[in-house]
Amino acid sequence: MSPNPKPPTAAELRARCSRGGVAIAPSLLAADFARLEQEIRAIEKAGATLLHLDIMDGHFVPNLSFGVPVVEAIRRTTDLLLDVHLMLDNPANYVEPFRKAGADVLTVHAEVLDDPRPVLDQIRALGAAAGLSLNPPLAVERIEPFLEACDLILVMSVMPGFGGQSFQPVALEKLAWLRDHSDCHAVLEVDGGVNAQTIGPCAAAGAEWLVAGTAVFGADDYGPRLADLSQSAQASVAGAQASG
Ligand SMILES: O=C(CO)[C@@H](O)[C@H](O)COP(=O)(O)O
Repeated sequence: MSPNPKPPTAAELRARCSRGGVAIAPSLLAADFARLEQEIRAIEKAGATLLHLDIMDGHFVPNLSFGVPVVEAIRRTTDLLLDVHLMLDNPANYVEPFRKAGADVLTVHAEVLDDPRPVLDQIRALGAAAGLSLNPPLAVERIEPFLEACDLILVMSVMPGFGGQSFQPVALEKLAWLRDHSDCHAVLEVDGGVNAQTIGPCAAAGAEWLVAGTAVFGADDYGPRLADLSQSAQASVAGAQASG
């Protein structure tokens, strides 16, 4: 990897990963960690275009997941876009190691940054796309001053830390607000409780990348599950566009 490649724009992220306006982002947290390489091969074969990787510090969220060496090993295993979600109190300390490990998108949390612009700029300077995330309790207006510094915005529809939680509909209002905001050109992503029932409303509200852990890795066959989720999301986008 060259030291400072140009970071991908939101349009380039869409061109690389979205199909029919959407992409399913399988969350590796729900994979079988004892069979990680086989799980990644299976998800590639199923047609995924990206992988969502949750990095937890046990402080910002009450759980631990995996760190830089595991991301580096995943990078050696796949060419899929690596969408790395930093659930960390001090993301500025970690963006460089995760970028060096192969992250393509690095997302930090608005809750831990009074002004996220320096770290978003740092991510872009490292050649990755810059993402900003907000948890369900944070008002979306809080990130309004930073919209133009973001290549991706990750709207959490659960409190982060664990897979398998129920979708919180407050995410839908935030997605629609972001979709309709003239300063927002970022890819809109939603994460938590996304499944066959909730994916349609998310896509209709503007979510383009839909993170799904349990709904993907809980399936017997990932190919049909990814296709079904993607089809539901695309149908909702088409329906929302047709109704104006
Ligand atoms: O960030 C997180 C959890 O903190 C998510 O990425 C989950 O991994 C999604 O899991 P499901 O809700 O789809 O099971």
